[in-house]
Amino acid sequence: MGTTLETSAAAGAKKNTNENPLGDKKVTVLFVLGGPGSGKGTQCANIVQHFGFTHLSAGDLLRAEILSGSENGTMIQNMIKEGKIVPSEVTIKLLQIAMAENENDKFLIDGFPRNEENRAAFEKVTNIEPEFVLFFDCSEEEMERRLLNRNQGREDDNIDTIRKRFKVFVESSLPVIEHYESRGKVRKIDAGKPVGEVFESVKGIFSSFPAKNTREDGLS
Ligand SMILES: Nc1ncnc2c1ncn2[C@@H]1O[C@H](COP(=O)(O)OP(=O)(O)OP(=O)(O)O)[C@@H](O)[C@H]1O
Ligand SMILES: O=c1ccn([C@@H]2O[C@H](COP(=O)(O)O)[C@@H](O)[C@H]2O)c(=O)[nH]1
Repeated sequence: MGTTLETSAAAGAKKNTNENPLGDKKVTVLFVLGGPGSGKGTQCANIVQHFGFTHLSAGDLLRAEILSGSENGTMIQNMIKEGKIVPSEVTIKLLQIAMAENENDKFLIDGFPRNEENRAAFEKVTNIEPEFVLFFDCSEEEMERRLLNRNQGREDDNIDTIRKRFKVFVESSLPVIEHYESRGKVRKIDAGKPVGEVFESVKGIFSSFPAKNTREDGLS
């Protein structure tokens, strides 16, 4: 089954058709949103270890697409340098393929949807509604401090791009959170606290999901 999906996904991406790479696969999706540097990736890693989700960072998928030499690579790189939002069809196709190629059926989609157009396009193309939306709420002051100390060599972790990313978050991404808030789907977390304390709040929200055996991974 993995091979069939992979082949169909790769072919769909190449032809850029409207084919749905997920086919009949049923998935549980949670969106993980919050400002740049609010700690989404850090907490997703904990959730993966603890609750068995697969983490799909939209930003990581786009960065991998740049490195793959894809025809969209230069466009994506320029958008990221400016903190702008990559066209929905590009990001959605990458997310669909990643979900189709993975055997898991529970996904944390981190950093997407970034604007209302992303959100509406994802729902229309995939017919997937998130179970809920984790919102990591953090002050700009703290996020800026974290990003400037991140040291991962990211081209967008410089003060000019960081300020642009904050503006895009407020103007384009907060309306997505408001959309889901009005539907009772937002689980807001105070992300300004230390990592361990933030994860304690996350665990409370995941209480309805079965925990993996955590004795080996050191998490309790
Ligand atoms: N609660 C926390 N307290 C202090 N530092 C943190 C906390 N959470 C994450 N960090 C650190 O802040 C930086 C940004 O965290 P992370 O990459 O998880 O954020 P993000 O929301 O995924 O960012 P982006 O949207 O830019 O990818 C990292 O260096 C991480 O180690
Ligand atoms: O859905 C998405 C996700 C990301 N981008 C672009 O990538 C950068 C970095 O994203 P991170 O989530 O911080 O890794 C972001 O500023 C956008 O330029 C996107 O366009 N669409």
